[in-house]
Amino acid sequence: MGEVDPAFIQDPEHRPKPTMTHEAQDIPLIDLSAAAHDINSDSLSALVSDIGKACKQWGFFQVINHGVPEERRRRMETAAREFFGRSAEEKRKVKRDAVKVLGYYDAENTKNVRDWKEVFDFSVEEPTFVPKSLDADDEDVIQWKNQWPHYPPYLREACEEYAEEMVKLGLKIMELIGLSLGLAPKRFEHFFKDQTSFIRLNHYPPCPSPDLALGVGRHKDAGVLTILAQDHVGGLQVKQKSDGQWVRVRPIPDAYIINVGDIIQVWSNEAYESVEHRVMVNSEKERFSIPFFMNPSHYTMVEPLQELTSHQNPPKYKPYNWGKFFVTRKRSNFIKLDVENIQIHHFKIN
Ligand SMILES: O=C(O)CCC(=O)C(=O)O
Ligand SMILES: [Fe+2]
Repeated sequence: MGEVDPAFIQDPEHRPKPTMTHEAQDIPLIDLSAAAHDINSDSLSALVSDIGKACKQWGFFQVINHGVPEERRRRMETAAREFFGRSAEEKRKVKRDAVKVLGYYDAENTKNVRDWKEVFDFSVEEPTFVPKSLDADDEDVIQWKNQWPHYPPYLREACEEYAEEMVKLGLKIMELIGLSLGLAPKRFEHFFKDQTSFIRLNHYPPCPSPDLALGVGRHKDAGVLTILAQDHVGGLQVKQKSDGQWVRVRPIPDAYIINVGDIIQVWSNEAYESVEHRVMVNSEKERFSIPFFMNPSHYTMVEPLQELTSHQNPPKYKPYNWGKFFVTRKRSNFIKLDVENIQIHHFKIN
């Protein structure tokens, strides 16, 4: 990537403002150690209450003492650096396309503006089952398969071991979120049988015009939950719910950044909301990050949970099929569209 192509340039109102720092406010930092021990302890109820508050006020928080072995994270991060350091020709050998949707890609759009990044996607379930077509009446299913590069040779194993850790942590956090909503601890678990979760390795190269382009344009995550490992460079910004200001997420070594996705917004009938975020780039430093997008099975009908709705609080969304939604999103990330991408508000009951 050399000079900035017009395809990368954000509309003026969406450009990052380098002078705006806003580092005073931080997203909450939560210690997960209590979740590793006694399930009925006082420390657990304090933890559940902190998680509930963070979900409500921010939709974003960081966690420490999360139980992910440091060695597995290091190996994953090193593999990602090595992979992106290979030649363009080598990386293109695992390039994704409209049929093989997993693998390497360097031309993703967010809201029809190109992101300053390259990515490598792999799914957690091998294979992952998704609907064959966008047609609501078509029940045919296809399989997505991972494309593993030859170099570095240990990348596949590093990815698979890392994915195991992400699934474990994801289920643990969903249990805590469930408890914070007054639900049974395992209430969410069945949604993740045949999950469509995937992990993305992100590389944001230095950008000559960080004032015009973004690593990822403003967006909300469509799935259930995102667990993000970011390096020491920083660049992630969250749109603060209280005043709409963009707030930087401070890099904390070995912490994970957790954010509520659109599906939790629907399941919780808007008790918790998914929050807009974006990634700034940097003219000197490259940056790496690794989000785990925790998604349910394709056959999940997403709708407000019965326990969280009532006469006084009727469902705010019509049920929608996650597989069809997901496949529609994936497709639109490839093609520049004239229309808005599929969004949960299309299912909103007014
Ligand atoms: O790289 C980051 O910090 C966040 C990336 C992100 O928001 C995404 O890929 O959805
Ligand atoms: Fe995101």
